[in-house]
Amino acid sequence: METSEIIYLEKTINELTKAYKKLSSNIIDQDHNFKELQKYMVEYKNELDKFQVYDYQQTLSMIDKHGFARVMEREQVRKLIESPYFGRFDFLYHGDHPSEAETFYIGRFGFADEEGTQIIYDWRAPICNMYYEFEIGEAYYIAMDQQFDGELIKKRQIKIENSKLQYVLDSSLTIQDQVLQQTLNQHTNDKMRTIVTSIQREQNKIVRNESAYNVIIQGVAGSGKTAVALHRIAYYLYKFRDTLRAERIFILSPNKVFGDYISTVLPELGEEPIRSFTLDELTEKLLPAGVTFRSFEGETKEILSNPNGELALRAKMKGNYSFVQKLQSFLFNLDSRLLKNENISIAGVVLQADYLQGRFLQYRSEPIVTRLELMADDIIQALKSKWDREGKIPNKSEIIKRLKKRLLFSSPLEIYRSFIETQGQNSFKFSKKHFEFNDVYPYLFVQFYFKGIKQYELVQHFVLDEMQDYTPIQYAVLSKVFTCKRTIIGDFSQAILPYETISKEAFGVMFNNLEYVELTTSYRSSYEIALYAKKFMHNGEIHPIARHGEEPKECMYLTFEQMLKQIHEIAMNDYRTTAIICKGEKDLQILQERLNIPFTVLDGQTGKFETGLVLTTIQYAKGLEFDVVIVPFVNETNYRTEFDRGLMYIASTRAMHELTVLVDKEAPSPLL
Ligand SMILES: Nc1ncnc2c1ncn2[C@@H]1O[C@H](COP(=O)(O)OP(=O)(O)OP(=O)(O)O)[C@@H](O)[C@H]1O
Repeated sequence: METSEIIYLEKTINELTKAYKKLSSNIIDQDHNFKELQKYMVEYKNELDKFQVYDYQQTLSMIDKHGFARVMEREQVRKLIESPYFGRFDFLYHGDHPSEAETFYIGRFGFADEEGTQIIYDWRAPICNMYYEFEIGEAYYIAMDQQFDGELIKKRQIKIENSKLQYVLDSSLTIQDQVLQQTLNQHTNDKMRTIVTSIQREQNKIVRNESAYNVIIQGVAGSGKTAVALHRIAYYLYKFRDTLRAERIFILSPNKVFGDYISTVLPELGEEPIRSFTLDELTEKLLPAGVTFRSFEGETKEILSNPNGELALRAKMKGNYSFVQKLQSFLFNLDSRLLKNENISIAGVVLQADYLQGRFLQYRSEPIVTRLELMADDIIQALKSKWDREGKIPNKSEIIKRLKKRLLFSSPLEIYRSFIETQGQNSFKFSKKHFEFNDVYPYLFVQFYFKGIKQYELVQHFVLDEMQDYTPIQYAVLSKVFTCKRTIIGDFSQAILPYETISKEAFGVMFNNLEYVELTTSYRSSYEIALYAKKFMHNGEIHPIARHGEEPKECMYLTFEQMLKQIHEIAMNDYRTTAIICKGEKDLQILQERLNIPFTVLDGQTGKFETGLVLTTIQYAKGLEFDVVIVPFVNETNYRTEFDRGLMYIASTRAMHELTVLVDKEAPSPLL
């Protein structure tokens, strides 16, 4: 190993250790000051006036805040002592002499010594873009709106563990190769890991993209979409640290356990954790108080168990973009008849129907309730100009009340009902106080039209995972609720609903300033598993990474007992995580009763991602990954249709290292 690297590491660790000690003594001092002041306040409680108490309290809170920041800083330094950096590159600025090439070490966080010399550069620093973006040769970076050209003359991957240099690899190519292979070969953890050391070029482009208002990432299973979205957040928090706050980022995730699974990535990157919400949690906040709804999760479960049932049909007709168009045009047409075409006489002055209609349409971009308010202002003005008698002009709220009485429908619910009835009697099932999920978002769209909707104005960035499970009408509402920048990720091949939902085309129509990116390399599964899964993919490309492992197995069984035995055998392995992924609830319950080894069930109630043996269904395994995956009950009933093919794709791509499909010998799935 090069001595220069050993020396640099020693120097770095020295500086870091110094900084660690300094921070520690600073923290102790702060703590001491805090306690002293607190003691003083208690002792002299009776002698301090309220202004002094206030002053001291402010000081205490400042010490506390300061102390907290120091603790966070020390934690970063501690992590850096373990592994200060993972790469190095040497850059020669154009015009400089070759001996003047500058060396940069890149790490999870930046670090400068006491003199202010930057010893480690944060991976998100502008200059570090070159590490991910360029190979040896011509390169440039942009900082403070200025482009700096030059040549990358060295690029190294460095592994440091427990402050010890493990290896140094010169890479002439991209960051592919051994390091990535090694990372991917590892067994799963109970939480998602950061990928800073091996972010690939196409991923890096998305992480650092600042131009698009809406970024849509379509990526094959295991292409790192979720990882990329989280690193993008970390990048934004770094780049826009003066204005962007972690608590103002909103992640909409498919289920609770997924939220837990991704929860450590940002803290690992030195950022505050970001709580994610499920669609059900968000929906509860959007609907008026007292209105309940069947959960998205519950409804999806039922639709999956009966894809041709009535519920599925009701949901299906509201799933595609043409439904949004129908509702939009219904509301557009309603505009010209919602306010009855009648004159109104207020305080003896007759307001002509034409005039009222004109005002009503003039404010078309506003919700109905706001329109009436604006009209009331206009009417008061008009009345004032015509007022020639003694007496009082009615006040605004009285006028609004009069106008409201002239509305054909008096609530969003009435409007929605009249619309949905035009779609056929079997198209809906709701009461005043309770909705099926498939009616919730169309209703909220009407609510927006009628009186507006709760907007998350403080949210600065909106992230949505598993985009293919959302329908255009849901996007139409969500885009009104979250008007900030958005990162939307998913895979059209991993649809969990058996009908058309959002499509690339619909995104194009519904969102302006949109950048659509595709990721086709799969990093999660071994080459053999990814290739096997490819046959279940509807369309599109999947490029497996060349990390080899065992061929997936299709094991036949004749009886349930035989299948159970196979499961037991496979589950006894040395990996950290094994998942038995059933198609639906029914199969899960059968196994739950009959499995004879310790396992945990992962479903809608699960809030924590557990290692060990997990029994789950495709619906809940989405987005997650396991070392070993077993897909049981692969028979002609379960896996038959084109939709089932997609489910097989989801299930098999959850596997990183081993995949076994248990096939009913007498009635095998025709999809195999
Ligand atoms: N550049 C990379 N370096 C190392 N590991 C990576 C890289 N990109 C992705 N991975 C790993 O690949 C796995 C899949 O990533 P992730 O879950 O983000 O993919 P996804 O596209 O969201 O998958 P899915 O759609 O199947 O849920 C993770 O273990 C992630 O850490």
